[in-house]
Amino acid sequence: MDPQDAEVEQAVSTGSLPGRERVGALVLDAYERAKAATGGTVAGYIPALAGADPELFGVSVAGVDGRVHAAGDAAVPFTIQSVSKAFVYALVCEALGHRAVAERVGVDNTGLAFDSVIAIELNGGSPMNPMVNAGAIATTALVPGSGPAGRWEAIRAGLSAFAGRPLALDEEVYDSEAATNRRNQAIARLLQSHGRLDADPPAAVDLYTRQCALLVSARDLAVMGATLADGGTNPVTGRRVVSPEVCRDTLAVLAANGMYQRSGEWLFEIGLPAKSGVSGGIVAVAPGKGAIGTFAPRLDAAGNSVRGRHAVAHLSRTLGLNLFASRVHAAAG
Ligand SMILES: NC(=O)CC[C@H](N)C(=O)O
Repeated sequence: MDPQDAEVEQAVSTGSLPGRERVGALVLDAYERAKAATGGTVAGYIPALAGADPELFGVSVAGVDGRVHAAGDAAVPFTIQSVSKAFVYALVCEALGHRAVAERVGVDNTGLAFDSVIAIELNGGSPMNPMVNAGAIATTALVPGSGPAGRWEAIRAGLSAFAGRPLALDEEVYDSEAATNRRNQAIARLLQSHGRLDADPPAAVDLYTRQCALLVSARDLAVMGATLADGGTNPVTGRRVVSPEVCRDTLAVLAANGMYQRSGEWLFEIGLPAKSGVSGGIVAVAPGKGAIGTFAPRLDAAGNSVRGRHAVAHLSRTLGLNLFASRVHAAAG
């Protein structure tokens, strides 16, 4: 066996990432290979996102030891969009507990697109899970705080604690989505009509639209994910954000729903809980080891970043992160 493969094999069996140099080389390798993927299209339904540079591409890995690796455009800011759903869900679980949020929002996949209306009707008014728009709006409506400003501050401060630095709002993207998000407005009204929304629908959608417009980088996503991998303590700042139980619950929900109707295929091929967003971000988490953050705006039909998927697949394989694999596998199959 190649000595470098032996190092990864050794790391996998001890439940950690390989050494710094090896991880750095594999991040660069994943970046170079995934850059060759040119499929997919930039999301156009939010006007301010339609003009994103399709060539941007960044990859980052953060370990639970606090080491962060990056390649390409890993420091370029973009709006977090649906990746926020994972972290707002964790904050709400921390505040309200395992049972209350599961009963209110659910944990099962819809098998339908992230902005599906019919999924609500087919399921008796249930928002189904916190990773689709209906469930995310219902989850955001549960964020505690005094008034809209207090709840917004709780979300901004909570996501900043995950990232380990203060996150700012992209006013242009927020304004653009707030002016055009009639479908999300309709979803919130529909949930209300079924008695499944704990807030005024326009207020809940406004808060959700704001959380989606927070600016992050691929590096931030890696650190945010590594906080979930580390049982809720940010490995860079050393600050506790949520409990280990909340991380466990959040990662289970990500595994089932984080990549929408493609979550099963993603788990089958890549084997990690992950969350994607329509601006092109992906966070993938290896519990107890670390996380991968990627950014590349071109998306597949389900709304998942094409280059991001390639990069995460490669890193999952070469770092031996697949949760279902008992040893490192060189290729799919
Ligand atoms: N998939 C996504 O990233 C969707 C987020 C976006 N803000 C929306 O609600 O449509």
